[in-house]
Amino acid sequence: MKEKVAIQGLKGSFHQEAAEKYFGTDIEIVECLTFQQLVKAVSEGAADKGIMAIENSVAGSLLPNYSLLRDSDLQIEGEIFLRISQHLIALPEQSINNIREIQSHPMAIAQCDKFLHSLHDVRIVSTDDTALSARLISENKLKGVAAIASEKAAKIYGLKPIAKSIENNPNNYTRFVVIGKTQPAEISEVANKASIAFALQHKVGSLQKALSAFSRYGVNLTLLQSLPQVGSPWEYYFHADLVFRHRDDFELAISALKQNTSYLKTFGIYKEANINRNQNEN
Ligand SMILES: O=C(O)C(=O)C[C@]1(C(=O)O)C=C[C@@H](O)C=C1
Repeated sequence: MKEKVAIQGLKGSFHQEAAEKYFGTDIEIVECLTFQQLVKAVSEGAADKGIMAIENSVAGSLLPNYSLLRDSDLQIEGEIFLRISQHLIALPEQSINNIREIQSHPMAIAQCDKFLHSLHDVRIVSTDDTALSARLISENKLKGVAAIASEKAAKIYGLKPIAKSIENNPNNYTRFVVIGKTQPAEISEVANKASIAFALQHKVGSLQKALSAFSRYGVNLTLLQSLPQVGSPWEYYFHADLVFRHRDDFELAISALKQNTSYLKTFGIYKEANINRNQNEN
């Protein structure tokens, strides 16, 4: 039986591309319109695994996804980077001069805001997904409307690119995490990266002490993201990604960190992906 992989969005979305790059094309895609539905699909067994965008090199982090992971029992078992090339796509007879409305996922809109600011009299509309925007234009034959989406979405939904590679910077990458209910044993043998969240007491130097636990054991911090603790104004969760050489170094750093934290959760220990060569190709 094919592995069921939940994605946020429809076929033709960047999540589908990431899922196929990580698992190969012989999978069953479970389309979820929201990230909440994606977490539910994996938690309740409607899908075996999920692929979730977590940060983008131009537009920044998808902040609500950190909280979704923190509140779930799911494990991160891998990651994948995808080069994101955004195109403005519309019905075949349209040109940029006809366009009065542009629809897309908010992260895609943020990645292209320089291009969008250069346009006049165009309404920008946020939708759930790049591919959904393309499908709606195609199904409803919407003239004067374009979507920001991939070349693949243009092909699937019979649309034409009217402006190509409109992202602010060509170094536009999205990092996706691979989530599941349990951590596969074979992954922990090759693991050199972990995603954690911690909270600290409001004391002078507590963040500095926490960070020094990492440097003491040669653990490299590749991400530090603070998020509000809802219900405790001005208190924060710190989400961190850590890269280590030996599992023992990570364990020692975590033991040292624990001495100062009021909350600590490990989301998963997995193999770091290379931005050009992804995990399964290593
Ligand atoms: O709308 C899509 O195609 C998605 O897969 C979503 C998403 C995101 O959530 O960041 C994924 C990658 C791109 O950075 C833009 C949008």
